[in-house]
Parts: sequence; structure tokens; C-alpha cells
Amino acid sequence: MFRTDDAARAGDPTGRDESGRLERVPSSRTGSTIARGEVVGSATPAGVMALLLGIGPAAHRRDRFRGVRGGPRAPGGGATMWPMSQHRASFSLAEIRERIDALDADLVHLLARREKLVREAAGLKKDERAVRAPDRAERVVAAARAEAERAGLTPAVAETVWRAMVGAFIDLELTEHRREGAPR
Ligand SMILES: O=C(O)C(=O)C[C@]1(C(=O)O)C=C[C@@H](O)C=C1
Repeated sequence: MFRTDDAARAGDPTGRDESGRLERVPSSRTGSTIARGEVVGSATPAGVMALLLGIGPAAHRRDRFRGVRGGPRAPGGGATMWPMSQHRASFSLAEIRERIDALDADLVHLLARREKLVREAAGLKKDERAVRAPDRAERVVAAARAEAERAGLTPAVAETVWRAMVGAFIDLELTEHRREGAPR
């Protein structure tokens, strides 16, 4: 059993090991899953019980991070604000960097999926203006800002990242387009 607040879905589980059944179960459904008698392995119930009881390494680590994520809202509703002293030393820098590296790996996989779609979109565009699609690019950035608000990501960070990302994909689309000699 693995517990996370910030997983990015890459697909259904595949490694079976000794498991009879592999499934992603939101923690909100943990109780009913147990009640239906669907949790039968030995390691899984131990993890589920620790989660429900709020004990064990997973819960402990989550609580320590909760102070960082659930802090008071900044004026304007953006990022949470905690004095550094309140969340320093909860985790070592090495632990935090390990988590950052794992998230970065997830992001790379998500971006690879995005690139496939962008390439497909490029194939359907007839000229350079259609590739650049500035109105669409602005809508993409605005949507990222709005989603950032909901997710607790600083909107200005989201905007900077998305502009850089869309810019990179526009360059990729233009290169592909020119290489394929599409009419323009
Ligand atoms: O939506 C498109 O048309 C795309 O090609 C995708 C995308 C993007 O990366 O989001 C890329 C180029 C355009 O400027 C607009 C958006």
C-alpha cells in the first residue's frame, strides 16, 4: 500500500507480485472497501489501518507536511504563508529533494503525453498562424492560472511555467511543420 496526496495518474497498476488484485482506491473509499471484505492481503490491511487510525510513517509524514500546505491563505487567496521557521526542520533537505525529484519524474511523463497530443494537433494545422494559435495559447495559460488557484499553486508561477511550456511546444510544432513541408 502506498499513500500520497499528490500522485499523477500514469495508468492502472501493472506489477502483480503476490497480489490477487491491484486497484487504486481513493482514501475516501477505504472504509467501504474494507466493509465489503475486499481488502484481504496481509500487508494492505496493515497500511489501511495505519491510514485510518492516523498512525504510522505515512500519516506521520502527512501531518508534518500538512502545516506547510494548509497554512493561512495569503491576501488575494494565493499561496499559503508560513514563516520558514514553522516548516523548516520537519523534513531534511535531502528528503524534500527526493520528493521534488519524484514529482519531476511524474511531470516529465505527463509532458511526454502532452507532447504526443501536441504533435497530433500540429499535424492537423495548415499554416504557421494555426500552429501558433495565440488565442488558444492565452486560453491555455488562463486555464492553468485558474486551476492553480484551486490547487494551491501560486498563479504567477503557473503562468510563467505554462508560457514557457507552450512556447516550447510551439517551437516543436513549427519545426515539425517545416520538416513535413506542410503548405502555408
Ligand atoms: O491547442 C493547440 O492548438 C496546440 O497546438 C497546443 C498548444 C499548447 O501547447 O497548449 C500549442 C500551441 C498553440 O499555441 C496552442 C496550444
